[in-house]
Parts: sequence; C-alpha cells; structure tokens
Amino acid sequence: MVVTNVKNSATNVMVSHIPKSVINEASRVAAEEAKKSLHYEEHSLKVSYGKLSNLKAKVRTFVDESARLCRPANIHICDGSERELRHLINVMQQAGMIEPLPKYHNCWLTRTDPGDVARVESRTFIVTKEKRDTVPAGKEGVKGTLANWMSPEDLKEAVSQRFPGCMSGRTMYVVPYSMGPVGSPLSKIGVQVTDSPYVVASMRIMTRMGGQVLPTLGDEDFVKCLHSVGCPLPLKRPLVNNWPCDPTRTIVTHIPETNEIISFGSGYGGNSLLGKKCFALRLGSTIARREGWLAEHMLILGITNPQGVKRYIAAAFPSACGKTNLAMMTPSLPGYKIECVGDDIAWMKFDEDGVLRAINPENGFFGVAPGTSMKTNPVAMNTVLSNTIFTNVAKTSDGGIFWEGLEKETPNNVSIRSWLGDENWSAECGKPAAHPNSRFCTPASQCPIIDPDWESSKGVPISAILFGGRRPEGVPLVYEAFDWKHGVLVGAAMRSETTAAAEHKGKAIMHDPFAMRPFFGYNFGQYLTHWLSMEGRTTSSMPKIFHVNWFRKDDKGRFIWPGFGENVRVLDWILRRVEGDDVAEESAVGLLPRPGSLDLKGLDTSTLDTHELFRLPKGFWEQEVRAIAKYFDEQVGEDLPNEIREQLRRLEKRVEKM
Ligand SMILES: Nc1nc2c(ncn2[C@@H]2O[C@H](COP(=O)(O)OP(=O)(O)OP(=O)(O)O)[C@@H](O)[C@H]2O)c(=O)[nH]1
Ligand SMILES: O=C([O-])CC(=O)C(=O)O
Ligand SMILES: [Mn+2]
Repeated sequence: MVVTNVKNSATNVMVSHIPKSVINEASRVAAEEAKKSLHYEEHSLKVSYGKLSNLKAKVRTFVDESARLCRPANIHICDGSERELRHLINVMQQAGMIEPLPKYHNCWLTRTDPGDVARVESRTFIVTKEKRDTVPAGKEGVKGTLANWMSPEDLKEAVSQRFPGCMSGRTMYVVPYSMGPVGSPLSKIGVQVTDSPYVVASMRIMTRMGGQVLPTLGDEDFVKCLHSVGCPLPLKRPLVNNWPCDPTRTIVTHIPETNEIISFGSGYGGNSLLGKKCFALRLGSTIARREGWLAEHMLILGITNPQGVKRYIAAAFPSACGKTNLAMMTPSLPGYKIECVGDDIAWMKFDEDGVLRAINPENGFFGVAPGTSMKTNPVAMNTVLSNTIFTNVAKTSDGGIFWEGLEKETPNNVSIRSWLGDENWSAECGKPAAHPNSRFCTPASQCPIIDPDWESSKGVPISAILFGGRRPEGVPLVYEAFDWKHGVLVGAAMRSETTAAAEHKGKAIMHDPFAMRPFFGYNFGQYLTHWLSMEGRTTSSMPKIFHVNWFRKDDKGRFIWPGFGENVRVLDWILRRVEGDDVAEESAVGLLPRPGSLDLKGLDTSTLDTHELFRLPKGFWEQEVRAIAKYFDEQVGEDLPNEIREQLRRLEKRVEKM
C-alpha cells in the first residue's frame, strides 16, 4: 500500500503566479529588437518537411517562438520515419559530418570537433530564483560543487547573447518525443527544437520520437527543449571536422519552474540529446520530488537464478563506471540469466501495492565504446552491428570500427584511422585510436537480451539497489547497508575516480553522491530528505541497498577482481540476501559476505587475492569518514538531514572500534 499522508512528503512549490516561459520571453524581445533594424523582415515559417497543422496549439506556439528567436531558413517537423532518416543521413553526408561503415548494416561514423567530446559540467546550470533551491547551504568561502546555479536574470542575458538568429541559414528540426513507452502513465513528453541533424538521428534512437507521440500529449504540458549548435550561416569561423559547435560559448541550462531546457554550443551526447541527462535526470529529479518518486542515474536489469526465481536490480555507478556492462552482462555462473531493461536512467515509482517499480525512460543505449569487446561485453557488440551511430571511434580500412579493447578482434591486415584522422594509426604512437569517451548510439530493441518487460507501462519491481564506483583502494567488493537510512548514507558518501565522460582531467577520487553529482536538478540536501522519505511512503518493504566495487587494485596497479561476467558472483550473493539467506556478517562499514558465501567456483583462486578484496584497512576508513564529513560540512552544511548526520556519526563510531 502506498502511504500518502507522510509529514515530510515532497515540499510542493506553490506557484502563486503563472511563470513566464523563458523561451517565449526571449523570442518576444528578439522580435522587438529585430523590428528596430532597417532591414527588418517579418520572419516567415517556411516548412520544408511535415505539416505545422499537425501540431497541437501549444506545440505550435513553441515552434513559432523558437523560430522567431533563432530565425532558421526552414522548419522540419520530424515524423520518425525511415524516409526521414535517409534524408537526415543524406544531409549529414553532404555536410561531411558522417560516413558509412560498410562492414555493417546501416551503421555510421561521426567525428566531432575535438573541442566537443563530452559533457561540460562547468557550463551546465540549473536556473532558479533562489540559489538555495539549487545549491545546498555549504560553507562560506567554499566553492559549491553540487550543481551550478544561474539566476533568471543571467539566463535571460545569456540567451539574448546567443540565440537571436543562431539558426540562420540552417534547418530547425522539431522533435516530439516520449521518455518512456508512448502512452504509459509513467512516461513524459518533450519537444526539442534543434539545428543539428546528428541530434535528430540520435534522438530517434534514444527516445520514442515522431508523430505518434503528439496524440498522447492531450492538453498536458510538455518539456520545452531548445537546442542550437550555435553556428549560424554564413560561418564566422571554419568548422573542425565539419562539426558545428561553439565550445567557448557552450551553456546547458534547465529551468525547473517552467519545465524548459535551453542548450547552446555543443552537439555532443549529454549536452545535446536533451531527453537524456537534461530531461530524464535534471528536470526529472525535480518533477520526481514534487510527485513523490525517484529519477536516477541507474541501470535496470532482470536476473534469473538457476532455480528460476527472477528479480530486478537497479544500480547507480558514475559515468563510465560500468552500468552498460552490468546491465548486459553475460554471467559466468551456470544457470544464471541476465536480461536488460535499461543501462543509464531509471524512473522509479510506487505502484498501488506500494511496490517500487522502475521504467527505463530511454529507447536506446548511448554507451562508452572503449573497453567493449566480444570478451568483455558480447551482448553490446552484437547490439551495435546495425542501425548504430558511432561517435569518435577509429575506423578500419575494411569499413569497420576500432577502439581500445578490440585489438584481438581486429584482422591484422587492416589499417586503422584514428578518431583524430591519423591514417595508419598504431598503438606505438602513444595516443589512443578512439577518444576515451567515444560512444555508440544504438536501439535498445536490438539488444539480444532485452527484457520481455522492458517496455511494460507499469515498470518492473525493484528488489535491490546498488551503489558503486571506481575505488582503487580500501573499499570491499560488496557490502550491504544495515537498513534504508544507512543505505541513503552509502549513496550520499559515494566517491569514484574521474573518467572521460566529462571534462575533468587526470584521475582523482571525486565525490559523486548517488552517481548524480552532475545531474541533480535541485538542492542535494533536499534530495537526501526526499530519499529518506521514500520508506515512509509505503507499507511494503523497500529494496535492500548494497555497495559494490569492481575496481580495487593491487600494489602493481592491476584490478584484483576479474569483473564483467564474473560480477554475477556478487549478484548471486545479493540475491541470496534479498531472499533472506543468512550469508552476511557485520563489519564497521556494513554487512559483508560470510567467509565462503561468495561463490568462487571455477575462478582461479590461486591468483585471486580474496583477502585483499574484502580487507577493511582501519586507517583508510578513518580517512574516508573524515573526507565524507568534510564534504558534507563544506558542500551541504545545514541542509544535511539530521538522519544522515546521525548515520555518519554511527559509521565513525564503528570505524573507531575496528
Ligand atoms: N575492470 C573492469 N572494467 C569495467 C567493468 N565494467 C565496465 N568496465 C569498463 O568501464 C568502462 C565504462 O563502462 P560502462 O558500462 O560503459 O559505463 P556506464 O556506467 O554505462 O557509463 P555512462 O554511459 O557514462 O553513464 C568501459 O571501458 C568498460 O569496459 C568491470 O567489471 N571491470
Ligand atoms: O551524457 C552523456 O554524454 C553520456 C552519459 O551517459 C554520461 O555521461 O553519464
Ligand atoms: Mn550516464
């Protein structure tokens, strides 16, 4: 049963006025400005594809506003058809943005401007009137790292400096899309306008895109997404790799009050496919808080044990820390089966029985290419061999793909062209063939182990939630939280080595609470309160929470745990805990597997240092507790819920006694 009258339920923002759409306002101002010019001509809507009359009035208004602001040469209303895809590919081929990969069916390669290869966290903002609604209190004088705030005034200024006329000479595509299966009560609709055909082709894979979405919109509101690569024609500077972008002026902004997303200057992944991080996570988390559910950076997988019992697990690991790989794992233990529901984002809500259920709001995978191979992830390899857009990978002379990790699977007699265009690339040059954040964008329906319920409109019931990251030292392979509150601390205290998924340089251990640090749409202290409130919203039992670490290293810097398909051994232990088996023992940090309870059959235990895998060095954990306390103190301050402070105090006490 769902409990509705909880005290600390989502603090609904009471809107006493009708908030003004930022895009509408910007377009009005831009039109007024334009009228002052001597050469003023009323901007006409020239439609080159599709029909404006097919759009609902609200959508039509949004399209009008965007066109008045950006002044494209024409408008293309996307229907999601094959014919349209052919057209987009043609346009991109003519512009030199994309090339075929004839070794596979309908696969394409794009190489971006090397200045536009990853999310840019420093230029990603949440716009609220009160800074405190976005960024926790923190400590005076310390730079906040939990969400960047921008004031509505600064946003207005930023938009007026970038958007008027920004699509000049280009086509503005109108992309209606659903996050989640079309028509599901858990799904939400967005409309993105963009001047990038690459974005359209990618949104067509990553979301349910096209005409079928609009009838389900009804009179509901949709998320307005405005995107431009910021290169009006004629160009002011030459393009690099024919990839339009404006890295020095890139901004990615979100306005929770009006459900708007405004992104400029980047064509890359999380900056430009606005359904993904911007909608499903940043705005999604603010909507989820209001409506009493969770929008998380999590994979969802189904796992069936040899006895035929099936459970679903959700797991939050930071970017490039193993979600896609776990979600598509080929288990090494006999009799186990893994099925994939999603690899990056989970929307989780209680059903009428109070069971927490998850949907994957996406329709495709935008996965990290390097490291993916028939050895590590055959399921992903078999998914990407048709209808896939690759970005910033290397190309073989026989028309195939190459990246770090495919050395043994690439014929010897082919030459390799690197992502930067070096022909005859070889490993000796010391530079990687593919960019470390190069990606494949591929339809989820092609995944050979896609779960039969992956599009279920009810979602799948979640039995366990995993947190994890890249922890070379001190953090055991797996431990279980004592209870929900402790589990929320485990999520809040997550740290991980930085990766190439964002602009951070070098390898530092960074705090990344809930793997959401780059994706919070509101104050992290309030996010913690929201998570804590979840167990009070149901009379059913909550999923158990675990922490995993595949990335512990030995003193020579090698991973101790073989990872990938062998991770099923950890899932096996987790499932036994979910069933209530007595296979755990208490430690200072949480419940560890009883000696002998982790199934290691078939692994070469002569080389596997199981002792080191689970060792808890006291000095390390003392430091860890101090680092977490400092982080909470500096970054969250008085917005930290008392329960979390209390949980940390208890951890500190247990570590003291180690
Ligand atoms: N050593 C080791 N490496 C792994 C394991 N799982 C994944 N990796 C590597 O980690 C990198 C990123 O993995 P992904 O599964 O794509 O990461 P993700 O969490 O889905 O990343 P985002 O799409 O950025 O959110 C790849 O190079 C993988 O090969 C593992 O169990 N052990
Ligand atoms: O958003 C992106 O570009 C890719 C992604 O999944 C992440 O960084 O977590
Ligand atoms: Mn991700």
